[in-house]
Amino acid sequence: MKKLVIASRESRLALWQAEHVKARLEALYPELTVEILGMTTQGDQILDKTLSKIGGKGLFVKELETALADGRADLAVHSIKDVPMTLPDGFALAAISEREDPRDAFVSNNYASLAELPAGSVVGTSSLRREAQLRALYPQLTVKPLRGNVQTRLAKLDNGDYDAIILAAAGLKRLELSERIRAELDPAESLPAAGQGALGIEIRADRADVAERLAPLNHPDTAACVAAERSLARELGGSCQVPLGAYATLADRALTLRALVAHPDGSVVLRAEAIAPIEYADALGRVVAKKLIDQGALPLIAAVLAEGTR
Ligand SMILES: NCc1[nH]cc(CCC(=O)O)c1CC(=O)O
Repeated sequence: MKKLVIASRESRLALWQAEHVKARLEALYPELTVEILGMTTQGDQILDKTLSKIGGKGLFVKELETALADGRADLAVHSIKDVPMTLPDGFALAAISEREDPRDAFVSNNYASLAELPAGSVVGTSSLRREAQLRALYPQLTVKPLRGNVQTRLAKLDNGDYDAIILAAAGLKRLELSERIRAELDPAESLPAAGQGALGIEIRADRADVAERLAPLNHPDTAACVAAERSLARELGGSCQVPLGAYATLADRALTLRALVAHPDGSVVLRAEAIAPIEYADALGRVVAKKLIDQGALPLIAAVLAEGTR
């Protein structure tokens, strides 16, 4: 092997992430040439609808998988948050990188925190997960859809279309936009999405040669947390058309997984958590999913999906 080609979306954040992986591979393997193949995905082109209405996560991933399938690229770098819980046959995750800040961030030009926003303030997010948690805690605020890449969203805030917006802290930090963060939302206030802040490196399942090169990029502690979060989300149908939060932390080789399923209007928020040894990440996800199911998560999810298609 002389060269590795990385498939990436072309947003600044995606390219930062691909460059980050490229730099790490070049440091590990000075003899290899590493190139980035930038691609536009369906998810990048459809900007006028909320993601949940157009079918969600897979839209950012499919074109990159096609490049892996036909050999134009050897690996694809994704925000693992955007990767469907079950990969299509023939693909595999070769590495999960060390997690950046997993929290959601409050961004505003006029206010320092959610609590400071006067009643009726307009908060931008198109994430049903963020919307549900906002509405549950701050029913006096108005949630307005907000799409586009990180720069586009910040520009819409700066235009005055919103009083504040919620974004992943990880994206802002990677793009050196940390100064835009006015407050980090505690996970108790806004439980992050499964995988938020971590990168997933996808390959064709038959590329053992590439898997071997990528093994040092896997961060086992992050991979265990993300495995628990994704196991839970998979168990509940893995849809981003339903508000779903899943966040695992690790202390003394024990994983704590906290999760929630909610109605987008914030009227119902089901929560569950459990602790297990790090070796049992997948089982932990199933256990916490079961606790949510015992509280009625499945009929709630069915009702939210039915309302979404109306
Ligand atoms: N849904 C888009 C997306 N995918 C990954 C990130 C941020 C970085 C990450 O979570 O790794 C974002 C932006 C956001 O949610 O604000």
